[in-house]
Amino acid sequence: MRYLVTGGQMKQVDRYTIENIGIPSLVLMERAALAVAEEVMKHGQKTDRIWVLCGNGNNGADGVAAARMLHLKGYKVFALLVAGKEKGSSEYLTQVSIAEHTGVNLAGFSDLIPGTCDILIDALFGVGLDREILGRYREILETIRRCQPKFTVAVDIPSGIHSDSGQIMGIALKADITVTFGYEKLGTMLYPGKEYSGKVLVADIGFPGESLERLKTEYFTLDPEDVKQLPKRPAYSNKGSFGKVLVVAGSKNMSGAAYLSALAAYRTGAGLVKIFTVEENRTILQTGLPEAIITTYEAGEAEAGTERFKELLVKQCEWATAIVLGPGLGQEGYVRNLVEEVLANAYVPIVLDADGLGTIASNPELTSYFTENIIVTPHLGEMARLTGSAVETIQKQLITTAREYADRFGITCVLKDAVTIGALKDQRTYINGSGNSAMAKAGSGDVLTGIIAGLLALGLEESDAAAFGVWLHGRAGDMVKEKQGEHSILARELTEEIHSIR
Ligand SMILES: NC(=O)C1=CN([C@@H]2O[C@H](COP(=O)(O)OP(=O)(O)OC[C@H]3O[C@@H](n4cnc5c(N)ncnc54)[C@H](O)[C@@H]3O)[C@@H](O)[C@H]2O)[C@@H](O)CC1
Ligand SMILES: [K+]
Repeated sequence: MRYLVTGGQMKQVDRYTIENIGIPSLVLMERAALAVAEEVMKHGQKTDRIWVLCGNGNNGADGVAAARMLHLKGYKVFALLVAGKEKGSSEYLTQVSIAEHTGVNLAGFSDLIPGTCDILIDALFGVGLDREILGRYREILETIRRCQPKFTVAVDIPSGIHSDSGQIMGIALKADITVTFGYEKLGTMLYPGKEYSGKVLVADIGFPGESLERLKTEYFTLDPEDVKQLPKRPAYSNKGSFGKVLVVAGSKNMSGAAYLSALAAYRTGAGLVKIFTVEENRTILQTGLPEAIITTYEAGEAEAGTERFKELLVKQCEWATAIVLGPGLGQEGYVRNLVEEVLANAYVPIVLDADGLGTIASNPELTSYFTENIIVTPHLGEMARLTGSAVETIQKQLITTAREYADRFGITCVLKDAVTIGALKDQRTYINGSGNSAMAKAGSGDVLTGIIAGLLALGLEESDAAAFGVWLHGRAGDMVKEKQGEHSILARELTEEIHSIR
């Protein structure tokens, strides 16, 4: 698990380290600049023309220091000091003075433009960017973009990307590599910032762990080594040891969603999976997934809410360790009854998705059944219906939207987008870094519900099941993409990679 920070949190880490621990700001900066210079040396030649675009804050100061290091190593480097000294931070003024004493080429912007640049070090704005870039700074960034540097290294975060939201503050510079300090910022994990950041390298510049721990940061991501935290299968066990997943899914002519969800639950490790669906799906599901138990109902009895239907449903809910509710249920009249009965009668974790969420959106009174063991997994369109906000608005504030919805009901909310957010009921917020656009395909979400339910069945609590489930799902997608490229992935193939990750 890796913590992520907002710009504000990063500043607090800086301040605490400097003021309470006593590591001088310039010492941190020296290590930061060295990390940048080393990265540039890995990618550049001494004959390359290197420009360092420097603002007059501490991000610019990092840039001036990196320029000095490269200069002393014999690189052809120009530090472009585009902001006046008057409002410069004290570290900036110190770095400029050191640079003057060491003979670094210091240039004003107009001294070099038009010119050519092989490598650009972008140190105009870091986490201090707090408003739209306008006027002269905008012109500077536009001009730099026109110079088309062959390789760009961003210092801490690409200039123009907001460190909390990943949004472009008017204009931003795209980097091939971002060397960030201490902890990765939310802004390089979230689109469009993620795309602008290129490869993100986190440099350890000496912040002690307590500088972050005391903030109780709630943002985190998972990496491949974290898979070790998933429960192992004990040798002395039987199928009952691994939990039972009930998949309440599928409708007439819609059996695929139930199949994918059930298959994914099995592949993730559930001991038993039962599909509760309409009678019409019995044969096809029994043939497609003979490992699953199939129990069926008639749409008519569900619609009428007969005693037999209720009893049958209550029995299924009692049987289950975890429930998937919603994939492929459709929008027939009986679906509301079905969703209500499951929500009212289940005392185990429920992963609520797709038509289950659609039912909630059309019948908001059903949220009165929400308890802390509910995990909702909406995509942006579903979230828009649930909250009444526009998709475009949600997209710009994924974390806030997911967090607000989760907190409103005390549940876990997995908001699915290119970067999926898990607003966990334990107040942590998971930002997913696995997965790729090839997974934006029919059935992919059904697989995710099955994976999360499979993890719940293995005994993970809701927050961990949601975070690990999203990560595993994306990781499986990355592995399928590696094997067969990005166009031909089928949702069921995601389930075939789960074994190689775990
Ligand atoms: N000792 C420290 O504090 C360390 C700081 N570090 C660097 O310091 C950076 C943060 O430095 P600062 O807090 O000085 O801030 P920045 O250098 O990111 O920004 C400088 C100033 O630009 C101004 N500004 C913001 N948005 C603007 C806009 N749209 N148009 C024009 N001006 C704008 C703000 O007043 C801000 O203070 C980090 O990103 C990192 O690179 C690192 O050297 C690590 C150590
Ligand atoms: K920068």
